[in-house]
Amino acid sequence: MTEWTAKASVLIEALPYIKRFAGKTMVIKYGGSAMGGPFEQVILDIIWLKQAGIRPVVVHGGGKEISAMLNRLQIESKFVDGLRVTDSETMNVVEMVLGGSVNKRIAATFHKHGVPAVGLTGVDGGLLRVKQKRAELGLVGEVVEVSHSLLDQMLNASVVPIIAPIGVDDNGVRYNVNADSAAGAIAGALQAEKLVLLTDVPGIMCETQDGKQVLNQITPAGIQQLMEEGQITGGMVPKVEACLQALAAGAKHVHILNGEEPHALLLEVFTDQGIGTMVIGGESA
Ligand SMILES: Nc1ncnc2c1ncn2[C@@H]1O[C@H](COP(=O)(O)OP(=O)(O)O)[C@@H](O)[C@H]1O
Ligand SMILES: CC(=O)N[C@@H](CCC(=O)OP(=O)(O)O)C(=O)O
Repeated sequence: MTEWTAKASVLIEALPYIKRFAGKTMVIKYGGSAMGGPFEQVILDIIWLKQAGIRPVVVHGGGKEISAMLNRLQIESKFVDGLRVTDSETMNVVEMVLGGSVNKRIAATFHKHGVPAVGLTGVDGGLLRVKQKRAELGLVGEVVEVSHSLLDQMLNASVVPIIAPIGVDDNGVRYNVNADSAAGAIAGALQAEKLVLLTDVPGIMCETQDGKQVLNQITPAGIQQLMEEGQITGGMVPKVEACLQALAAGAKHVHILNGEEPHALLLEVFTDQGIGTMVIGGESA
């Protein structure tokens, strides 16, 4: 195959996927851990999805940046089951970092490439209605409802929503929401075609006789087993929970990919190449 034919065949390979996904909604969760990788390339991949007629919704994290800022302010970071214990002082920093610098950095990169994108937190338009998750975690919210009419309007207006995972309760109190949980709830509420979690590992990994391996696919029972074996820990716990929640609520396909790998998102969506871990449940089971 000549170089030209190889290039053309990549475009041809993408054709059935472009046809299949045009008009469909995809929720892309961009984890703070992956943001150390090729940031602008990830945004360009999302722009590619949009130009192919897909309706992307971006939900972002920023846990590492929150921890760095807390560290600078000499406030200790404490996690329980992958969730940050959040007092009101910590909440101020969470809101500043997620709703401020991270959210606007993503919006500005879309703007740089001429794509309309609006950054918001889950407080805006009452998008993420939450309740306190567990008293010991302080101001950590669990999503009870996604009011997505504002998102629908943005998507219909061809605007990319960029969502920082902060929620609000009925008394107007703001809560820190794990970004995977927020993305899972949003993907479920929008009945998304795909939820893609971009992180800093190639997928769900497990220890086997042949060493550490990435699982191409995993079922809810498989997840349960790895949890019991203590093989899924830390930040991967809310991730798998979000995957299962999204599938149960009606999202069709859920994937965990390495966002530090150049163009992982494009490869997953537009090629036959299977990368990362696909969590199977719902329709895909
Ligand atoms: N079984 C597992 N497979 C892969 N990663 C795991 C697993 N168990 C725990 N992890 C940890 O989960 C981390 C990803 O979660 P996190 O750091 O919160 O990322 P993000 O910022 O993308 O949400 C990985 O870097 C890894 O250390
Ligand atoms: C409750 C809770 O843990 N909230 C997270 C929100 C950010 C997040 O989830 O960011 P990543 O996706 O980069 O991990 C936090 O404070 O770190």
